[in-house]
Amino acid sequence: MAKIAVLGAGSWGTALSIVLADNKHDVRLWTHNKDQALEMNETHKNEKYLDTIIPESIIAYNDMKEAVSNVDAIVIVVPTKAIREVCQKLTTVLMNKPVLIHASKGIEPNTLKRVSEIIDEEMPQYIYEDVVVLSGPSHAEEVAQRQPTTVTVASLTEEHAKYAQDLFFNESFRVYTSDDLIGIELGGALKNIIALGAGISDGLGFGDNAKAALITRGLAEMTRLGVALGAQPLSFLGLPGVGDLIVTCTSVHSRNWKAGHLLGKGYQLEEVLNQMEMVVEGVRTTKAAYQFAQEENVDMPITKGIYDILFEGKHPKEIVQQLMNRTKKDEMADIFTERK
Ligand SMILES: NC(=O)C1=CN([C@@H]2O[C@H](COP(=O)(O)OP(=O)(O)OC[C@H]3O[C@@H](n4cnc5c(N)ncnc54)[C@H](O)[C@@H]3O)[C@@H](O)[C@H]2O)C=CC1
Ligand SMILES: O=C(CO)COP(=O)(O)O
Repeated sequence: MAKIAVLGAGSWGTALSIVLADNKHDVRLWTHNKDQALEMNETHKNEKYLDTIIPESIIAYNDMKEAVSNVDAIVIVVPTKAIREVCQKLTTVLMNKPVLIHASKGIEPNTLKRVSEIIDEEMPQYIYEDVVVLSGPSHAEEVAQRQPTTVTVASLTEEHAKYAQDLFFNESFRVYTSDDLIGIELGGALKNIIALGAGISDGLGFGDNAKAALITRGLAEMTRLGVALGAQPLSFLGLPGVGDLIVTCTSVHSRNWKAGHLLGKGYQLEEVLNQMEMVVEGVRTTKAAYQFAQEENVDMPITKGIYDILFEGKHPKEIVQQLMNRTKKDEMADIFTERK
């Protein structure tokens, strides 16, 4: 069995630790919050983030050096905006050469980097083996209850994708492999924008027709941008694309959907983010995707509309009108190649 450190004890880090502990691995769950580590070790709960008992074999750590000592693999599961800081800390304490697996879903605004690119930038490559991404339709709340869940792991080397598949795979957590690191990272990040849109649509009082339209046309523009950035188009039809779009656009668990719902009800972005106790990745990723689309000259009307609501103070109803009144077109015209 492997020795694994999970960095980030929010809802997803805790749920993934449970999967690994169920598979009898030696799991060290690191948090930057000392009180939270004490609470988890004393009560075997992480109440702020997950309403589940944590297996006693999972040990929480506040000291990163201790947590990562002699581990075979490290799973990084902090919000995208914390990835740089965590990698910098990790670089100063890492003594062996583990495989890095990340499960964060975002793109960094301004630099427009995916998480694996940020890791590459912050950590010298000789101190870790490889980077694998884990992504797919997987709400932590359901994973922690061992409900059937499927995800995809991708890496540039098949060997390390298979290694991650073996670590996580069990009877309620089915893991597929892929060689499309770019597509799997982008799918998981970009769907959060559309989930915000689905929440806005529900908040405005629109029904299933509008949501189905957002999911389908959202998928088209996610794919368009992904292909422009080197992803394989078929990846967007897989679990980290369509699968994750369905789960986040239709589930009460989704923080992106919840934030969108409040925006649709008329709350301002700042008020919404103050109410949310957990990360809403779609906000920063909307900014990044909008910047990417401008740079790459890719048509992303839904993303632009959501950007305008979030950052330009536009009213959601105005954006709906704009989207519905775009120029008439063939549905499949330039599905992967459309440029403005
Ligand atoms: N919650 C879910 O169901 C899923 C979440 N994800 C992704 O996983 C990533 C993490 O999300 P969650 O665990 O849900 O977030 P969360 O909001 O539940 O928890 C985030 C955790 O990161 C910690 N953190 C924040 N800044 C930090 C820093 N600078 N250094 C160290 N720790 C820091 C927080 O204290 C907290 O424990 C996100 O990218 C999210 O999109 C992916 C799949 C499912
Ligand atoms: O990515 C997720 C499920 O696959 C979680 O989505 P939210 O961050 O919107 O809760």
